[in-house]
Amino acid sequence: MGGGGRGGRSRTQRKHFRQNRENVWKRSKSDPDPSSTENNTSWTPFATENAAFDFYYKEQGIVDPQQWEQFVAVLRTPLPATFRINSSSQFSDDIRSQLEYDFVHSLRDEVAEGVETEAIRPLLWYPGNFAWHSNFSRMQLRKNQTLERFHEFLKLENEIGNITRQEAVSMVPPLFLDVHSDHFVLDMCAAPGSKTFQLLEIIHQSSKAGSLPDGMVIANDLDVQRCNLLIHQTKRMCTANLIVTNHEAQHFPGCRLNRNYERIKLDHNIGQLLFDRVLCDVPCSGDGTLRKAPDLWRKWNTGMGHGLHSLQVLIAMRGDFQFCSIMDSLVPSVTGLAVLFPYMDRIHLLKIGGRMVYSTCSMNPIENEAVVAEVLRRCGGSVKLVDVSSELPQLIRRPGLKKWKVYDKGSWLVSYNNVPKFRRSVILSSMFPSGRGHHDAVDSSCNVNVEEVTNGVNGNAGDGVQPVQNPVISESVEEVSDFPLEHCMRILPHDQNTGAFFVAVLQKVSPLPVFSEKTKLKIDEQYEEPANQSLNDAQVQQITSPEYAHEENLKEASEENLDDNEPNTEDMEDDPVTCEEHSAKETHVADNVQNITKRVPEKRKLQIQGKWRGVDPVVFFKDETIINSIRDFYGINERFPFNGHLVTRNSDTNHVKRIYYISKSVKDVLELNFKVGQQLKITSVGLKMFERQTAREGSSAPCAFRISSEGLPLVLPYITKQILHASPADFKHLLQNKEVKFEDFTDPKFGEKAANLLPGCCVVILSIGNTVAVESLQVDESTIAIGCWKGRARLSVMVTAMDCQELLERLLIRFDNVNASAGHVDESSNDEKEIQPVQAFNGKNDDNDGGTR
Ligand SMILES: C[S@@+](CC[C@H](N)C(=O)[O-])C[C@H]1O[C@@H](n2cnc3c(N)ncnc32)[C@H](O)[C@@H]1O
Repeated sequence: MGGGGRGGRSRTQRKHFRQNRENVWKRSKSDPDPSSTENNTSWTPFATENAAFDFYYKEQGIVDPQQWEQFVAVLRTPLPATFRINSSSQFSDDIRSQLEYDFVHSLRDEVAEGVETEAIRPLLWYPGNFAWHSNFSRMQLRKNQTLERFHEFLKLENEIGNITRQEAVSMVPPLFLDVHSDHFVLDMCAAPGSKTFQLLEIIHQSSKAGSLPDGMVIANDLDVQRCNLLIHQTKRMCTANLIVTNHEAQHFPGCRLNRNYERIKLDHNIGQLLFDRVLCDVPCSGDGTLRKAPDLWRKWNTGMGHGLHSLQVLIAMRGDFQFCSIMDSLVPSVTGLAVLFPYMDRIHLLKIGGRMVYSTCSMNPIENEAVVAEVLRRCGGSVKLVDVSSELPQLIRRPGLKKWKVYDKGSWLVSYNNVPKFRRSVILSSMFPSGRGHHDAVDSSCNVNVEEVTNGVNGNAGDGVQPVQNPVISESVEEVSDFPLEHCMRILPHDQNTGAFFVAVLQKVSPLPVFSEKTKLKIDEQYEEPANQSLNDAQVQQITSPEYAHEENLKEASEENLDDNEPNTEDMEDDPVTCEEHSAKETHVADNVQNITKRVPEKRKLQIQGKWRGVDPVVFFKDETIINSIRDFYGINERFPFNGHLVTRNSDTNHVKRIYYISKSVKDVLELNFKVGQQLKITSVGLKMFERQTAREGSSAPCAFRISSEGLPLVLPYITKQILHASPADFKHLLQNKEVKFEDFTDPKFGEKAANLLPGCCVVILSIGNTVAVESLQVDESTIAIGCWKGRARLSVMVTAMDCQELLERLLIRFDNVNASAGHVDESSNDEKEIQPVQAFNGKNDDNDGGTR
């Protein structure tokens, strides 16, 4: 659901929240056995009544009256759990099909033995059938003993990054973004990151193992704790093409090079952050998630939607386009951007031709169609609503509404003209289908009747305030939007047994019209940011801050963010990626940053020196001595570029513990970010590639850095030294025992070769076949490799226990297959053969250092 996330809750509140949530779904005696696969929807929960909800949505006409009963019946039953199997090319076909086999059969065999009904089936509309729909709710999966093994299987695969549990409808927005592997994508409200994960999968889908796609994703979220959740989630993807930022989306920095800035030829001519695709999965009232968050039934009221509307407009406007001061427009940038775009085009975040998807998990037209209509209105034809009815034809969706009403203080309002003056700070003209303000609304003398409306619901007006004493004047003619809002998509629970979602696809088709400052102010005058975005307070929101979002991008590196967005470092300390080496923090800035300082305008200096408080600096790692020692030790081929691709989070290069690898696209963005005074507040970037390691035995290794499990798949095709090829028996031996003495390996030659390696990190590749490992074995997509540590007397695995377990399970079947076709080894290969891209085993979480400390 949307809103402020968990950040504001105390521990007691959270406990209460959890208990409450579990009670709501507690089974009554008359409920059928939840392990029954026959009909999931027959498990009826209680406490799912909210008459105000029924009253509101019936009147809004979101479903035909004859379908109402079916709609609410489904909405009041628990949501079946749905899953996605990672579809990025990091998973070879045989691993994927085995996963699918395990996934489907562990559930079918365990639960549905002899039952005809399918316990799990593919979601037919999801490309490649990578998504699955189960017949069990999340709670059932967690609590039902019959499902225990399957649940364990899911937890393990989820932790590894192979399978993600995600609501079916939540998977929809990224699919309509039409992302290509070379796209720059911005996910504006990204935490906890399920859609970011999908976007990364798409970006990585067609890239060959050992290479990186040209595109990248910036995943942003306002809530720093949720950002950490996102970092944890996306870590499972092992990507070098992701930057995680922590900004208010409506103020997301444009990173535009100052027009006076010395023109520097950047690759790709990046002179400003521009995106091919923007996902605006905005905070919302979340009533589309009622099936999985039943506590919302108690809380729901119409004020929730009202309180979020203006924030949603501001976020969508930032993603899609942004007005700039006319003065700024008159002076074109001298950067590459000016070459790409005409002067007057001031779109900041979306390229011409770029797509933006706006989505919510709410059914409320005030948060959906009204927001989209306002965006279109502001764009004056430069942005169009895309008809995507031919895309994903198997996904059942309904057209967006063209007309709706606004409910406030016990009255239905059909036009802004009816809004009493004292409510005009809360009920905005853009909430109505025409979007007309009180200046340009139709003459209120025509078609007006006086109507007092009460919803008759437990004396509650449904918007969190008491019904007004005085009748409200309402026009009788409902407004109808001029925009083709039928192109928006409404996904409703009873159509395909899902949650509810709203999705609109927008495309920028031409440069935006230039607005004068006066016009802009007139348009924006009622758009003020809610000071408090908490859902609980939505109905009593205070609007205190002046409209400033549209000016924000003109400001220099947003000093205000230094105060507003100070992260909670306590939370960040849990995550080594975000809080590396806090002790050494910001004692001095790295060379590259200092160089930049000399070149940027004076007023950016404060920002650069202080940077973002509580966030480790991002520093390009250029220490030649260390880089050369790593290259030499592992024999890393020159074809694998290091220059400009290595970063650390510590400006003191003598104390660097982790070195991250970044794609070229991320490198370009970081370079731009330095040039504009580090406007981006980066909480996480890059793929952990090398980590400082000292041997437990006290002996020092020639190279101080080991290869991390996350980074191994990428660099493996380029490594020429410190490699061992193990027979399945020895590979299994290693995984099972974690540490094996050289003389204890089944194959004595293998033990000998291991003993002859230089002390330190090495890579062990599983040889296909059960014969003695052949050093020159040709590696291919299905090759599996793990990082190990060569000590004085033994080899130690540097993969977590969980990863070992997962790999062992996966390999059991493979070992069986290998036994069946014994001797199937390509012995024709020779030592000179160039190493081919490899599917290395991806131990994503290698905080466990195996046998080393
Ligand atoms: C609907 S959730 C996003 C879910 C996410 N896209 C996913 O698929 O996992 C909305 C998110 O917006 C964040 N948020 C709220 N206000 C924001 C703002 N002004 N700027 C950026 N993010 C915001 C919340 O912290 C929350 O994580």
